[in-house]
Amino acid sequence: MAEAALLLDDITCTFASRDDASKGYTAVKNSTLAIAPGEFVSVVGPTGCGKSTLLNVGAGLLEPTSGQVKVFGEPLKGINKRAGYMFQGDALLPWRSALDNVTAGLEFAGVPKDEADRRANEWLKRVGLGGFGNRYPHQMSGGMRKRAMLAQTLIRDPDIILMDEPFSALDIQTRQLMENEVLDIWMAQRKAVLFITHDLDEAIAMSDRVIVLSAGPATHPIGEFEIDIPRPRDVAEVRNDARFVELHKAIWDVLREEVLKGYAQQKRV
Ligand SMILES: Nc1ncnc2c1ncn2[C@@H]1O[C@H](COP(=O)(O)OP(=O)(O)OP(=O)(O)O)[C@@H](O)[C@H]1O
Repeated sequence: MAEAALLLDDITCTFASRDDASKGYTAVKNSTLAIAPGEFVSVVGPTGCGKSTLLNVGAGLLEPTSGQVKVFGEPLKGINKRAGYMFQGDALLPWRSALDNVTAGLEFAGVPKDEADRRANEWLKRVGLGGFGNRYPHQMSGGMRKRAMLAQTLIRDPDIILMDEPFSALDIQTRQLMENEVLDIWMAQRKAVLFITHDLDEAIAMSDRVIVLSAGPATHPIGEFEIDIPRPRDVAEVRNDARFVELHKAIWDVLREEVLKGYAQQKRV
């Protein structure tokens, strides 16, 4: 692979154990994961296995216990400034309008208000919120809030986009609309994407490559699948594609056992 946009190299993350601080819990162990510039990679794995931990390491929000992160070949120190993040929960500031939420990152970066507003209005249009810039988060539906968050993430034009189950709270129709919108934007801009999801269908429909993680502790990649389905794809229609069905079966064969292990572990906790 040419130089990776994001390389997680031999990452191990050990957290202090809740019950016994001297013991520690190794959530992720010796995990290596590389995303090429312009590549869309999804990571799937059982609940609690360490997906968010890996994403936080890539974002520079969590320092690994061992291993190294490289961003376009440069060792990462502190926050990953070339990445934009979109997390599961609501990240909008309730006291700011949609427009002012979208401009927030630019304002912190010192972009003049006029310029920030102009760019935010363009992004609001691109995500289907043209004309809704003056709405406050409580005046928007869950889908509208997600669109605003997407604009908020993309307006800074990050080279790497990190998404942690961004649409899991949405109903299936809104979710598919959002997924298609993300794919349209990604097709036009081709940024490196690391997409975390529980949903194997979503992972296959969106990605160039799907990486399967083992159940924890000591989570690591145990399978990697090229998604050789032509683009552009419609996330709803692609599910009927014969190759989609074949890939789904192959990945599920690897994932199934890990999901069962992960479930058994959660029941024990
Ligand atoms: N700061 C922390 N301190 C202690 N343990 C942690 C910390 N962060 C995560 N963990 C533990 O590490 C493991 C992996 O957590 P993580 O959130 O990365 O999993 P996940 O795969 O993203 O979960 P989910 O699928 O439920 O979103 C879990 O057992 C979690 O309890």
